[in-house]
Amino acid sequence: MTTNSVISANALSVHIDQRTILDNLNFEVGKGEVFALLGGNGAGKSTTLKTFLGLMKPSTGSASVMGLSVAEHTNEVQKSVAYLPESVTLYGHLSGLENIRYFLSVAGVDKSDDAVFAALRKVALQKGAWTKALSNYSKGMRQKTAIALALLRNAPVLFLDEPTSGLDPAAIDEFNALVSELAANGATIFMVTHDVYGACQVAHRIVLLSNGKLTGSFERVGDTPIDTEAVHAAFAGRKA
Ligand SMILES: Nc1ncnc2c1ncn2[C@@H]1O[C@H](COP(=O)(O)OP(=O)(O)OP(=O)(O)O)[C@@H](O)[C@H]1O
Repeated sequence: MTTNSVISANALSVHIDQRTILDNLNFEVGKGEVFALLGGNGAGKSTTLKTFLGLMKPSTGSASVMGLSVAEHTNEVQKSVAYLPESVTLYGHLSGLENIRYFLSVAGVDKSDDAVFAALRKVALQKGAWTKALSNYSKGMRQKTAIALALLRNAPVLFLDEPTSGLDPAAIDEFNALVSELAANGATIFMVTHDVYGACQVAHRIVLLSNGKLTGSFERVGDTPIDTEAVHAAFAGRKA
């Protein structure tokens, strides 16, 4: 592990019913990095995410977060990570504000109203929506609420599952800007996605996953986004 490595996979393999689902994954994600694991259907993205969230155990090797093996220190790791599932699991009958207050109390985090309002302003959720039932929110608005919650929990590590699927282009841009800002403020962000364009816009590093194996890696140089065409070509298995 390098000194600033926050997330690491070390010879991580998962076998289910004698099938190899993840095959000897090795990677490290540094503090403040936006890391995207890109793969097609059935590549093993969800399985990777589940092992980092402590919902599945590696068959061999390990998944670590902040230097702790997730399988051995599941509760401790779960306290320091925030997870945004593809469909945000907040309560539809409660408002954005009520959801945040409820989930903060479940997490044992005490925050003032001012802090909660500041987080909602930061994610740019329209003020008129704060007290409306979440069932009236768009997917983008639900994600903003979930990110505000993650901000208030001060989670240093965020795991995002297909964060831009179902968002319109303006919402994708807003979401990417927020993710970049969180990372610039020191959060470490791990996302799984099959969205080449979205990953190129926001990620510092993209790693390709295919049939449970890592097959390529692309790194951002300076402020220039990773080249979409090169990633797309590698993803599709051809030369750029
Ligand atoms: N509990 C399980 N039992 C058997 N096979 C499984 C199980 N979980 C996952 N798999 C298999 O492992 C492979 C990887 O699945 P995984 O859900 O991790 O892929 P994914 O990249 O997230 O795909 P998608 O983009 O379609 O969600 C698939 O072939 C899937 O059928």
